[in-house]
Amino acid sequence: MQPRFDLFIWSQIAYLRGLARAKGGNISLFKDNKIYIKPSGYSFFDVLPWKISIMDIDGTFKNNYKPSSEYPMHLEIYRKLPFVKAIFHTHSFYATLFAFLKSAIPVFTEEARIYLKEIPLIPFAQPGSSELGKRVVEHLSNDIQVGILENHGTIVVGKTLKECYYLSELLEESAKLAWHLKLFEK
Ligand SMILES: C[C@H](O)[C@@H](O)[C@@H](O)C(=O)COP(=O)(O)O
Repeated sequence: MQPRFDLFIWSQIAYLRGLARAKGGNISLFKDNKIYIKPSGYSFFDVLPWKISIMDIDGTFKNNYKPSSEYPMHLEIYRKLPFVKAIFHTHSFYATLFAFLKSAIPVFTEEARIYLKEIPLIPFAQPGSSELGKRVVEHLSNDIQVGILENHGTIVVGKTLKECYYLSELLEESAKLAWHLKLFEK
């Protein structure tokens, strides 16, 4: 599939399914040595095929749409984790709740145990910094592909945008379940 179309489709789905709201979060795809990334200040819903920023892996870009302010984090992840070809960063509600509680999200369901294994809390670094990317790289791997960014939101990496989407959905579902179970704790 054309990378621009791929990014458009999965951004739309994430927005319409409520994983991304307002102008929060960003999404990117690494294909043929180019990074296709949401433009800064746009919502996932507005990632139209012709509004996508394209960057080289060295961070240079020349297009009409300024890349997401989180491009240093995306670059750092693609450089250091070569299996990663797609990235989702959202502020999905329940996962972000845990990010502000500064608590890793416990994993309960068999599905989450199989596909997520664990959901680490990644210590705070300034949004928009490559330091944030470095923290992500220290916590994610081929095995653990999702995490929550302290005081910020979620981070999910994968081989395709489709994979990132399903992992993001499962991450949010796990956070929602953990939150509701917490309410029953004595
Ligand atoms: C400070 C921003 O909200 C930050 O969290 C960023 O990650 C974000 O969600 C949207 O920024 P861009 O529109 O520049 O991708």
